[in-house]
Amino acid sequence: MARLASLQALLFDLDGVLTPTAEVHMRAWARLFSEYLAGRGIDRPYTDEDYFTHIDGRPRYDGVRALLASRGITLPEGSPEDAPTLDTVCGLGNRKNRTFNETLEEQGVAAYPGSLALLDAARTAGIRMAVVTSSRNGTAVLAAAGLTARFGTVVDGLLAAELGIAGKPAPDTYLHAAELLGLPASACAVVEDAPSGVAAGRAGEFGLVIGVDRGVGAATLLGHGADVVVDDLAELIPFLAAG
Ligand SMILES: O=P(O)(O)OC[C@H]1O[C@@H](O)[C@H](O)[C@@H](O)[C@@H]1O
Repeated sequence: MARLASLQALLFDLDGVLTPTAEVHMRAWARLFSEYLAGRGIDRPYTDEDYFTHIDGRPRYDGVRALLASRGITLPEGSPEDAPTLDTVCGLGNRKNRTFNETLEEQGVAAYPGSLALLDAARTAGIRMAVVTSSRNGTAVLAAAGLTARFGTVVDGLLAAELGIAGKPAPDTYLHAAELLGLPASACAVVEDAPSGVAAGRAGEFGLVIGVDRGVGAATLLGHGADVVVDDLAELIPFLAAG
């Protein structure tokens, strides 16, 4: 963790790192796949373990494809414009997205207090910051949490799709953010709650890969390549270099 003081930027995942929206995603996926698998008569029901292994942190349609593959199901890809009623990879992903957006609208979202404290301390210390999220809802979640003005650099699922950049666990979205900041990966820390996200940080040879355990377990995050695991981002504040 002492290495943190020598780094110039923090690259944050969003859902589950800055905002508690990983939980909202997780429940929306559970609803989609519990209903879908039961409807197809598949006797291995969807579990939280499926979420962490196949879906957590990955781009929307990659998650759908991976979960279906785990049950030996192949569906036509369709397109991102597919109606949520269609049984295509994109249709199923959009069905889950409808649930996600309904919950977001009903409940709103507030950033984790510890994450806000770290953002404040990092700003004071002159550390550059960016958000790197697989989510196509990244901008909406940042806005709903009142975080938009804090980040000049955001790489989200829409930008990655537009530029043809591979999603997590590939390191490419994080590497793109470092490039936008004009920094080498070795000068940046990646902050992630998902196994696929820490794997992306490790694959990109970032200066430090910080896991935050929001439920998957410290051992899993360490096993996927985290250098260190915390329970709350405020734990990082004492390790920032003085500004
Ligand atoms: O469907 P969206 O909003 O594009 O999100 C894709 C993924 O984004 C990630 O940030 C979440 O960890 C996943 O749970 C989610 O599935």
